[in-house]
Amino acid sequence: MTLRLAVTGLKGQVVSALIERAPKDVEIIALGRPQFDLEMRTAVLAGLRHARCNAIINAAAYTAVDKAESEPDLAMRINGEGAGHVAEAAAELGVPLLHLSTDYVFDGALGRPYREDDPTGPTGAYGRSKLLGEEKIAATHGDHAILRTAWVYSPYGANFVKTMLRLGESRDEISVVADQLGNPTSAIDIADALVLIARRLVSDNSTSLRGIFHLTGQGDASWADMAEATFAAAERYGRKPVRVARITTADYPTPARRPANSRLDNEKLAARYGVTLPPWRESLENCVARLRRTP
Ligand SMILES: NC(=O)C1=CN([C@@H]2O[C@H](COP(=O)(O)OP(=O)(O)OC[C@H]3O[C@@H](n4cnc5c(N)ncnc54)[C@H](OP(=O)(O)O)[C@@H]3O)[C@@H](O)[C@H]2O)C=CC1
Ligand SMILES: Cc1cn([C@H]2C[C@H](O)[C@@H](COP(=O)(O)OP(=O)(O)O[C@H]3O[C@@H](C)C(=O)[C@@H](O)[C@H]3O)O2)c(=O)[nH]c1=O
Ligand SMILES: [Mg+2]
Repeated sequence: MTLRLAVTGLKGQVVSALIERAPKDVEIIALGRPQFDLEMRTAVLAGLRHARCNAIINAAAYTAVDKAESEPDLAMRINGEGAGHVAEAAAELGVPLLHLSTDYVFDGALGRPYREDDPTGPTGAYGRSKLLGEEKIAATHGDHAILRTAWVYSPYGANFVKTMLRLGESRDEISVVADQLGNPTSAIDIADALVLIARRLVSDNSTSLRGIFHLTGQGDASWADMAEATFAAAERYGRKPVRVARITTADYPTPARRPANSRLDNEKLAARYGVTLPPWRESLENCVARLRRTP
């Protein structure tokens, strides 16, 4: 049987990766603006009804972390209320909802990787809006898997790896914060995991497959580590060397405060689903290789 997955967003990193990676028996129905806007409850309900899907993946979001500080209400409407509208549709249609959330729901003060049931405490408007989305979903539709991922990069959309490669074209050295720790995660790897998780949710109604799960690349990094690995890989594909100056958060002021430690423990996903993503350096190498092949 063909699995029909309705995905929110048209050009985002995760939706693009899903379109690329979907196996033959999986159909991706991408829904996005202007026709399908998460802010518009009736459009969300109508669009998802029309999709005739077996499961819904909510991959659209307001993702501009710094900008969210100056338009927090918009972030709340899209990431909070909007996620609630998608959950309402999933409940009405009786299909499982896979929802992407973020490491930025945590404050970053913990001295170990965060587990799913550790207390949240977002430090910025984006994180608060994503936390509201989680809460709306949990309150609206029990048949859900909330996948918290982090530091997403890919050949698609806008992300840190592409920013580094762009900046590196005109500079020999780039200053990058070395005191924020997290887990770089490839959107391609997320897409593969989402397809697997969707199949399980559709065919197995066990409660152990429902709830919140952490889904990130294996291994920890600072943003400076990630930048160094990006430039090292780019050099192997013929680019000039770029040095990374390791700086502190205090040296790089931004509108949003970001968690110092937002590493996520993936043990629950491994135990319940048997899913583990590849080590981040391997997937990053693949991404840089692809970016270097395209002009
Ligand atoms: N990027 C990251 O580092 C991380 C992302 N996540 C989460 O993963 C998910 C996927 O992220 P990613 O693929 O990187 O996101 P992107 O920023 O690449 O894409 C976001 C998508 O959402 C769409 N969108 C934004 N607002 C609306 C709206 N009101 N109605 C409909 N569509 C809208 C955008 O469409 P348009 O083209 O119209 O703007 C775009 O297609 C999100 O939930 C995000 O919060 C979690 C952790 C890290
Ligand atoms: C561009 C740049 C950034 N930085 C710092 C700023 C910041 O602390 C860190 C990352 O910056 P970015 O703005 O690229 O990343 P940011 O927008 O914080 O990325 C986040 O996006 C949202 C959507 C998420 O959900 C998170 O998991 C995370 O991926 O690197 C430097 O130190 N030097 C630089 O040249
Ligand atoms: Mg950003």
